[in-house]
Amino acid sequence: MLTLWKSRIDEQLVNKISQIWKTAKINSPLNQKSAVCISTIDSLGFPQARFVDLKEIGPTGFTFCTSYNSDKGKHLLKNPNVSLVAWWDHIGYQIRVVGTAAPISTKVADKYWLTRSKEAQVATNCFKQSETWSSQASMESHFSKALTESEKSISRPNSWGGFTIEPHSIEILKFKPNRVHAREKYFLEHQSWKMQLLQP
Ligand SMILES: Cc1cc2nc3c(=O)[nH]c(=O)nc-3n(C[C@H](O)[C@H](O)[C@H](O)COP(=O)(O)O)c2cc1C
Repeated sequence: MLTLWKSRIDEQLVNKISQIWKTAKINSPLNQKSAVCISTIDSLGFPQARFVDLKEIGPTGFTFCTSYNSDKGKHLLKNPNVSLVAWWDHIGYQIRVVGTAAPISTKVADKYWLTRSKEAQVATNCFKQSETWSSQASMESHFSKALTESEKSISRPNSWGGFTIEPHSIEILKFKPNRVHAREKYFLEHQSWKMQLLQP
């Protein structure tokens, strides 16, 4: 019970970040409006960064979806330490999160699977994310064939799901043109969230 409580983000902080994210999406000039960069640690101890679609910000953390057999999936199942960063240029906010990733439940994975386009579902099923392939052209034809032959309803493979990043610290930076950026760092101390202002 205590562990569950400890891992929940302060409600006001969730609301603050959710509000920033909502504003960022409304005015976004980007095609992929929810893209955030996550870094995992590979087997040699190097950070590996790539973009994913942020699905949700809630009291337990920041959720994204992926294949558990991808490089990032394997990294996180072995070492759950992870960071996330977002930069929303048009509103001047950077969000940085450091935490641990926990796989989402199959029920939640099913919910997100149903929101995916048919193409995304077919691509997940006909490829093994992060594994090698011989040529782009044969990859395209393999995909076209799989799409043509696909059933109307495609069920979620067990290897596809997602992770919720449970934060240990969160920094909200409001960019200032004079470089006196407003940096609020939130962190867990004695089971409650504290905030410190950092120099720019
Ligand atoms: C804007 C954007 C959004 C992406 N969203 C996702 C995503 O939500 N999930 C995912 O698995 N890959 C996503 N990708 C692809 C990843 O960046 C990455 O190439 C892929 O997941 C394989 O990474 P890995 O080999 O490190 O596991 C996205 C790429 C871009 C450019």
